[in-house]
Amino acid sequence: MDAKTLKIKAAAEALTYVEDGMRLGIGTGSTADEFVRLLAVRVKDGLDVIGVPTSERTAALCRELGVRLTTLEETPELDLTIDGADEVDPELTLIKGGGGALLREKIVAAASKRMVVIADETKLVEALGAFPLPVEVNRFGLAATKIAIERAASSLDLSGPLTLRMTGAEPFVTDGGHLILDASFGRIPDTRALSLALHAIPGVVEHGLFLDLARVAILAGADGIRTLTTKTER
Ligand SMILES: O=C(CO)[C@H](O)[C@H](O)COP(=O)(O)O
Repeated sequence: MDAKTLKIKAAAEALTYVEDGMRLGIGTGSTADEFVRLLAVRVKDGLDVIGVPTSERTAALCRELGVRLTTLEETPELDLTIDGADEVDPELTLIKGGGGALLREKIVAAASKRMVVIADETKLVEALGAFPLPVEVNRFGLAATKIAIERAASSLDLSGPLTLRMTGAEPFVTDGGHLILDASFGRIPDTRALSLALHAIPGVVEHGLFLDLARVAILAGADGIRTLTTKTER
C-alpha cells in the first residue's frame, strides 16, 4: 500500500471522531490535507462544523473545498484538533513542524479539548529525535539564539547540527514571520527537559516537541489501523 493510501486511511478513521456542531482545529501537512478533503465531502453532505486552520496553506485548502473557517479570536475553545506528526512515541509525545506550522499547530492543539494525530505507522518510534527537531526562532539575534540552543542542548548531553531551514536560496519564513532551525540532535531521552531548556531561551518562539497534547494517535499500516491512546483517554 502506498504512503498516500495510508494517509487517506488514517484521515478517514479520524473522521469518525468528528461530530455535528464541532469546532475543529485543522492541521497542516499532506496527511492533514487528506483529512480536509474527506471532511469537505462530509460538509457537502450536510455536516455542520467550523474549523480553525493551523496554517495559511490549510486555510487556502479549506476555502477551496468549502470548509467553514473561524479564528481563535472568534472561537477560542475548540472541541477537537486533527493533525499530522513527524514522529510519535508510545506516550504520544510528538515531533511536529516538518511543514513549518508548529507554532500555530501547538496553539490550536492547546486550545482544543482533544487532539487526534493521524499518520502512517512509519511515524511511530521508540524514542523521538531521528527526525530533526524544528525550533522556530525570532529573526532578531539568530546567531546568538543558535549558540544558546547549542549550549542548552549540550547541558542535556545533546549535540548535532542546527540547520537554518531554506526555501531555495532564501530562508524559510513561517506564517508568523519567524525562521526555523532544524536541530539534528538524534535520540532525545528527556523530551521534557529539552522542552523546558528551549523555552528558557528568549529568541526561541516555539519548538516542535508536543508534550501532553495528543490524546489519540491513529496510525495506518499495511495491516490496518492501530489506535494508541493516552491514559487519560482510556
Ligand atoms: O507538523 C507538521 C507541519 O508543521 C505536519 O503535521 C508534519 O510535518 C507531518 O506532515 P505530513 O503529514 O506531510 O507527513
